[in-house]
Amino acid sequence: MADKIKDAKIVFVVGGPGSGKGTQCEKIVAKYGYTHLSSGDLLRAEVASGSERGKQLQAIMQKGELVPLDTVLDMIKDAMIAKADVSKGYLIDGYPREVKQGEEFEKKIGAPALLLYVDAKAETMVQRLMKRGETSGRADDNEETIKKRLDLYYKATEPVIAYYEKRGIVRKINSELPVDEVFAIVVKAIDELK
Ligand SMILES: Nc1nc2c(ncn2[C@@H]2O[C@H](COP(=O)(O)OP(=O)(O)OP(=O)(O)O)[C@@H](O)[C@H]2O)c(=O)[nH]1
Ligand SMILES: Nc1ccn([C@@H]2O[C@H](COP(=O)(O)OP(=O)(O)O)[C@@H](O)[C@H]2O)c(=O)n1
Ligand SMILES: [Mg+2]
Repeated sequence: MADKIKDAKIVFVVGGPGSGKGTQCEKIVAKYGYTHLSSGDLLRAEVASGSERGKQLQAIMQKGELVPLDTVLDMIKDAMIAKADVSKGYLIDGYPREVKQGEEFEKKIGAPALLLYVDAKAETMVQRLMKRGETSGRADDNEETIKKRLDLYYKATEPVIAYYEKRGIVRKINSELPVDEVFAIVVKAIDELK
């Protein structure tokens, strides 16, 4: 099973909260048929299941902190294996959140071929999340938690980008532009993979 995954293309999608990772991933799925795995969505599904583990996760996410590394990685790995027969590639959205998460992913699953760095200004991200919060029902789309998620992003996640830049696989995407213009840049980066 793990062998099958090794042959598939793995794309990390990294960017601040509300930068537009999920929006671009949806468009990539429509055009390229990749499998989209949002680590945040996987965690929210566990919370929604009402399990004991979900309750613990909910408390951490509501504070804007990171859940234990093994929890997220196991969820991603299981979801990848479930799609191994049909997947042309994987979009791993919102992961790695810290360099250690990237290292563990590579040990247990495989190396990414590309890292899409979805970049927007802090001000833009806050605005988008406050707007999304009006309808998203996400417990972490509130002013206080957004601030914590942003702080953690700059502290823990930005170093991830520097780490993969050394390998030459980072493509920076300016997500201040309208969605379709952002996607045009994304398409170029993905087409380079072929
Ligand atoms: N103007 C503009 N708005 C965008 C763009 N991308 C996303 N948005 C809006 O910004 C909000 C957040 O976008 P998401 O795609 O959910 O962001 P995300 O990076 O997945 O955020 P998290 O799930 O919090 O990690 C959404 O409500 C989108 O409508 C963009 O390229 N341009
Ligand atoms: N790899 C990950 C992904 C998400 N999470 C948790 O899940 C929350 C929501 O993740 P998300 O990717 O949907 O949203 P953003 O924080 O990027 O806006 C984060 O704030 C973390 O608490 C995590 O701990 N580790
Ligand atoms: Mg998202």
